[in-house]
Amino acid sequence: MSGTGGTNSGSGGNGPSRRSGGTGGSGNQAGRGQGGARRRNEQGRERNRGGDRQFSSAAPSQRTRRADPARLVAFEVLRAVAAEDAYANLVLPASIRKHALDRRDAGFATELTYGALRGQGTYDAVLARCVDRPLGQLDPAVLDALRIGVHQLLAMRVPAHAALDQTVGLVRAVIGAGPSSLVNAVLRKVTAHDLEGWIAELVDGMTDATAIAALRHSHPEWIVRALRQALVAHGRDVAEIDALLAADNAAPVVHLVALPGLATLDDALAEGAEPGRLAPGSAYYSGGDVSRLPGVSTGTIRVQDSGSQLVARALAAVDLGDRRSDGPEQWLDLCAGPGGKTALLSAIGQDRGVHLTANEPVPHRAQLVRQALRPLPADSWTVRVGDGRDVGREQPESYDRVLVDAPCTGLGALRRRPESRWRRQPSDLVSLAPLQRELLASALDAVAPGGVVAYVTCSPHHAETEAVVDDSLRRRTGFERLDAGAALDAVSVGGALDAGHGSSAQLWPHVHGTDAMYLALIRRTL
Ligand SMILES: C[S@@+](CC[C@H](N)C(=O)[O-])C[C@H]1O[C@@H](n2cnc3c(N)ncnc32)[C@H](O)[C@@H]1O
Repeated sequence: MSGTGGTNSGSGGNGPSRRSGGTGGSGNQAGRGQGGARRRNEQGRERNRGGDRQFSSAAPSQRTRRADPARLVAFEVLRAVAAEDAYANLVLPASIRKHALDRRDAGFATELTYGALRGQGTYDAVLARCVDRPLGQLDPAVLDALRIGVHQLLAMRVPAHAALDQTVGLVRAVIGAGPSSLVNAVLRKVTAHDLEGWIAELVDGMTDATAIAALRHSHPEWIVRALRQALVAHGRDVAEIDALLAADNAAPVVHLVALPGLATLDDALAEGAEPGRLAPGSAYYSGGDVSRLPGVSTGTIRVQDSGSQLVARALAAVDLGDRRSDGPEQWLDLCAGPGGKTALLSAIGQDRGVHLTANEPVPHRAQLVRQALRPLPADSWTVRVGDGRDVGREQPESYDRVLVDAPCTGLGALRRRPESRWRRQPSDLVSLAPLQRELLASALDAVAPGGVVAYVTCSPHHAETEAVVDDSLRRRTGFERLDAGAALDAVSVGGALDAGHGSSAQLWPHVHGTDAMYLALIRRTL
């Protein structure tokens, strides 16, 4: 499992470390020593492991009673995720602000938070060997603190004594003195092995490849099974599963897109962004706070995964040679919130005089769509707040291009949503299936003769991709599937994405460095 926590929220920084010594806490805490500096680097990692297996001789009760703010942030976020069903990527920035972390500590807190959440499966297996009772019998807050401790010990370059002292200090400060001895004793046991050593011990005697991969890469077994099936279904080697799962545990690089006709990436490139290797007009940025880049605050440069950019561009680029009408094209984005693909589509459509209708049923998400569209001329788009399932009946055969970016499990974007792999259940597939079919049916009703529908998910799961498209077309005549892989190639920078040929295309984190976006293109012929 990778030790990268990573962030799209842009922590990092280039200035000198502003603190030294201490017990591994963050710099805005009093009581730092001066010598033996242990600093957080630009990614927020603590370094200088000198004496890393030396533990404090002080009893837990005599050690620090203060919680290091960076670790406190990680703890707060893990608690909110577990107890309030919160999303880490939403809670984390607020907690970082609340505790006024500087860039380095924010980077440390981000890595700790995301790493502890992603690694939870492996870490709980380690903890189960070190705790003298079932983990379910521990106070959930203590368990979260232990996970934070394990991630520091096994996957971050935090000296062991600092990881121990600071985690025990956190527990004393925010949970109470009682559990600190237990946490101290358990984390000492964890230091018996490094991560590889623990994994070797845990998988010893196991024979089931799915279970081993799940444990090694900290994924639920049902997701490993589904991803293996998806690889095979798309003609890839099942042995890629390890690379795919490992990619889910790595921090995604921030991808940017300059909205065509409204911005260029020149300033971002001057600030250290690299030209995107897959999508035209895109860039990769790992230089920290992306909001300080010109264009990002005005919305003409947007953070958007290259996979999302490519599927939107592929839909816009399909040749509509059989289109019946002569006027400007009408486009529909049926599931638009929060508006990432909507903004790109609208920008692409400007020089063709396109009018885009963006539909989203959730009012606050519809508002985000309006914000995303703000840089585009107001008479070139409409936001419809409603159920996409009604559009086909209300406006049959009305649109030339329709995007169905369907609500899905998001199994292709696990690296961005660190807690979602534990929250998602196989039953989600069952409950999403009718909605996905009804939305695609509505889109097929709404598309005009000669027009095209793009069915997209950020999941490679068969049940929400191929199965939906096959079922939806089985009872219809007058539709044909286009070669989605060729359509992606046609809009990509190198022209050879290897996303599959035949009826559908699938992008992969471990191959393309994108979310696992699925694309099917369907043309109405009659
Ligand atoms: C995968 S997201 C779309 C992401 C978006 N296309 C983008 O690029 O930013 C799916 C969206 O579908 C919306 N949705 C859920 N139920 C819907 C329905 N019945 N009709 C239309 N949209 C729906 C969700 O609220 C969510 O905003």
